[in-house]
Amino acid sequence: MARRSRSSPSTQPVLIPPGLRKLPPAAPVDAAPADAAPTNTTPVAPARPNTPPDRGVRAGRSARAYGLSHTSPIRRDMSHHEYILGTRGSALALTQSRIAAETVTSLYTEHQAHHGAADAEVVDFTLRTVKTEGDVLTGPLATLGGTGVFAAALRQRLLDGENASEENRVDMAVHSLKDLPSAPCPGLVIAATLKREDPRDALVARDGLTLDTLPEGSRVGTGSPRRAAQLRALRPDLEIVDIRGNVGTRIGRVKGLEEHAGKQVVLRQNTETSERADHGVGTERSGDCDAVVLAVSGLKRLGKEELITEYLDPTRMLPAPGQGALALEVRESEFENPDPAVLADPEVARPVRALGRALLAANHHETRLAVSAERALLRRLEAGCAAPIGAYAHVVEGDLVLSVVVASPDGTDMLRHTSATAELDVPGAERLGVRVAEDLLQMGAAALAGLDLK
Ligand SMILES: NCc1[nH]cc(CCC(=O)O)c1CC(=O)O
Repeated sequence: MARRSRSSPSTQPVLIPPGLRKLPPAAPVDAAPADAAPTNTTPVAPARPNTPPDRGVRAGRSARAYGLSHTSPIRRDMSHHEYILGTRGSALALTQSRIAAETVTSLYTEHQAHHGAADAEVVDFTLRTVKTEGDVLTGPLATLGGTGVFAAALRQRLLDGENASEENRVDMAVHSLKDLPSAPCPGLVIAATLKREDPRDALVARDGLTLDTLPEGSRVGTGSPRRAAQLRALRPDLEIVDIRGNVGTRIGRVKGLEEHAGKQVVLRQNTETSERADHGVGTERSGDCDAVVLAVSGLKRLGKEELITEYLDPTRMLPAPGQGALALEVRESEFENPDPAVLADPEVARPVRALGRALLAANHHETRLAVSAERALLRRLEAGCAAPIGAYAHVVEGDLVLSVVVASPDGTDMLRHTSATAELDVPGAERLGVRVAEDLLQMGAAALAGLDLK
C-alpha cells in the first residue's frame, strides 16, 4: 500500500499514455498569506450564494489551507496538478462535486504526509458545469425507466475528454452512486468511492410529524417506487403522491416548507409552461403534502438536516443501493490496470498520473465493499434505481452483511433477505450480492417486483 518512492514529476511523462495531455509544470503558487487561506472553494469553483458551508467533509480544506502552497521557501520538489471536474448544475450536484474535490485534495495531501513522500503532489480541481438530459426530461421518475439519464451526458464528456478542446475537457465526474446504472461504463472506471454519508432515508414532515403520528390518510410525497412500497407497507392508509424535482422543490411540497423550493415557486406561479418543463409531473403544487421522504445524505450536504422530523432506520426502510455514497469516475486510461477488482491496490492498478494516485488515496474501502455488494445484487436482478428494491450492506464485526427488500409496487407483498460474507474484498462483496439476488429470485422476486428478466 505504501508508496514510498514515487516518480518525481519530471519522470512522469514516461508513464503518460499517448493521447493523454502532458500536464503543465507546477502552477504558480498563490501568494496569499497562509492565515488568509480560504477554508474552501479555491480553486474549486466559487461557492454560490445559496450553497451552504461544507459539512461532513473530513478535513474539508484545500491543500492551500494546510499551508502546503504557502510554506516558505517553496519546495521545489512539490508539483501542482489541476484537473477539470465535470458536474451537473443542481445544488446537490455542485455541493457533492465540491465536497469530492476537497476530500480528494485533502486526503491525498494527508496520505502523502503519512507516507513521508518526499516529492509531494498537490491535486486540485476546477468545476465545469455540464447540462444533462435528466435535468430537462419531464414525466414521473419511475417512467424515465432506463437508469443513468443524469449520468449519460457527463460520462460522454468524460469519454470525449482525452481528445476534447481545452474548454470542453472533463477529467473526472462525481456521481451519487444510487443514480448510477449498475453496469460498468466501457472506457470509464470508478476510481474512488468516498466514505459513505448517512445511508438512511428521512421523513421531512409538517409540524414535526413522524410515520407514527402522521394523521390517517396523510399525503406523503415520493417519486421512488422503493420508498412508496415501503411506506405503504408501514402505513397502508397513507396517500402516496408521485413527486419529482430537485431536493429543494421536493421539500417545498411540504405544507409550511414552501419557501425551500426557492425561486421555482415563483416560476411556477407565473409561467405554467416553464413549471412543467422544469418540474415535470402533472398538477404539482408546493405545500400540497404532509411529508416527503428524502435521503438524509442529500439533506445533510445541502445544510437542510434540521428539517428532518424522523430518521428512518434500515430495519423499517431500506435505502436505495448506493445511497449516501459518492462515486468518482475517470477514464480507465488513468490506470495501467483499471480492473475494478484491483483498484484498491496502487501497486497493481498503477495510476499513470497524479489524478489516479490521489483517487486511490481517497478511496474508502468499507464503502467500496458495501456498494459493490449492493450494486452486484441490483445488476443480477437486472433492476435499476426505479425498481422497488432496497438494499444496504455494511461491515459488522468482520463480516460484510447485506440486507435486501424486494417489494411489489403496491407494497402489499415483500421479500426480505439478509446474508453475509467474511471475504472483505471487491470480488467477495460482489459474490455476496449475486448470491443474495439468486436467493431472492428463487423466492419469487422477479414476479413480485415486476422485474423483466431475460
Ligand atoms: N435521486 C436523487 C438523488 N440522488 C442522490 C440523492 C441523495 C444523495 C445520495 O444518495 O448520496 C438524491 C436525493 C434523494 O434521494 O433524496
